[in-house]
Amino acid sequence: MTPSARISAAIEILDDIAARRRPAADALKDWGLAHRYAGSGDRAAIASLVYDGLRRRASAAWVMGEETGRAILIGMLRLQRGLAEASIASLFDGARFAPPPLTEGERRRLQEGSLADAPPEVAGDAPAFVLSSLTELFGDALLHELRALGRRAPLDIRANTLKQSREAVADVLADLSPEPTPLSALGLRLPLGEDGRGPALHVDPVFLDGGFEIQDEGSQIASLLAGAKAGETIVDLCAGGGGKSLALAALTGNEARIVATDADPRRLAPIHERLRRSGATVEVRTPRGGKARTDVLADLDGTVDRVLVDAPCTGTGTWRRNPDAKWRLRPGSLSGRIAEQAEVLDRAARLLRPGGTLVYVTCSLLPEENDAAVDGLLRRSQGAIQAVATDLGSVPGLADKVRRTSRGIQMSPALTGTDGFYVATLTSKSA
Ligand SMILES: C[S@@+](CC[C@H](N)C(=O)[O-])C[C@H]1O[C@@H](n2cnc3c(N)ncnc32)[C@H](O)[C@@H]1O
Repeated sequence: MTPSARISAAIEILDDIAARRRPAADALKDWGLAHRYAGSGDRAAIASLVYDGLRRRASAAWVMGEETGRAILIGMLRLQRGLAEASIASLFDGARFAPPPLTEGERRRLQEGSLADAPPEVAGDAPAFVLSSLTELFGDALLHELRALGRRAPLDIRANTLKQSREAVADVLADLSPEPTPLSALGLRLPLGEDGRGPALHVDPVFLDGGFEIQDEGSQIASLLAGAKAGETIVDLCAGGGGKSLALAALTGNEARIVATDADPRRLAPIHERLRRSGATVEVRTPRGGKARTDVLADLDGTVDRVLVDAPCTGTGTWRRNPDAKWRLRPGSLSGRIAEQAEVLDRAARLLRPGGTLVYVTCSLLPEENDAAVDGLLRRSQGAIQAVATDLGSVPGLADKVRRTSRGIQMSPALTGTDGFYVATLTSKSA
């Protein structure tokens, strides 16, 4: 496909996403099924155009004065990809499969349109209803932070030190030009192609042999900050596909008893294959029996040294990776996540032995899901649980970069170059 034909496809898909209010991944998949002639390079380039369009949906529409797929794509090429009017015009040339030529009005918008008078939710491309929460966190740095959240995420991997050192993984992946991640001592960052596509790591022999995992540096740092130690009993209460369980097993050299579970058996399912690959020793407890299921952790109540709660959240910290999610976020989903967070925190607290540690993690930037969730647990525990400072010593350089909040620490793309992770540490009162 020509670059212009890819743009026509991206416009069609953006219109489909808006008209049917459907997830971008579904719209891209359907387009691919209906256009089987498009090769993998075409699909990747089209997906990249669509996701960049979603990253700049509000600001591009503001500059172009319209909210159509076409206007968003044109505005994005200017704002996100920095193309000059002439280059955009050469792509919109009206040839076969290309979008129709730029109109006079569109040319004028490209020359004169500006974000100077745009409100922050438009200039920063964020849903308006979370703006006051984000301002509470970021203050004057709001726009700078939102802009960083609108850029593409890097591709990070974590060396699985149960099998290979970071240096050894860097050596075998040398042709992909990996660089050490700035903060995590376990991570490598791989450059992306111009279309935003990374190398096909899932089929790399080193990956298949468990030498590394694909994991954002922020998630690696959250695992390091969990403070897991050999000999401890550790519960990963919201283990999902096991990203952090695997990291904890590697960090303790397989010398801790790690119990992983998740309320959703489907989310947990991939962990088995990942454990086989990585050589990590983790006890997986899968809830069974639908709604009437029994508590798979009941025998551990009051005995656990450390509980990691990688809580369900709105994922506002991962907008770089998933720009679609920001426009799909609704007040109702935020309140739903807040209720779930209270539930998992209460469950985690019951697991702790006296003097045990609870590490609360989200990939959200909203104080309602972070400090306020911790405050809620402290209140409900009536003094049985206390907040302590998170020890940042395991990540040299982190202390100078993170934002400290009243109960924890906050990472963000602008501050730490990672996804927006929040980490707080709590302890249960000693007997
Ligand atoms: C952020 S994801 C976990 C990601 C995972 N820890 C990782 O590193 O790959 C949050 C998980 O919490 C789970 N969850 C939601 N409510 C829960 C509950 N009450 N108890 C346990 N897990 C829950 C969700 O199913 C989801 O898999």
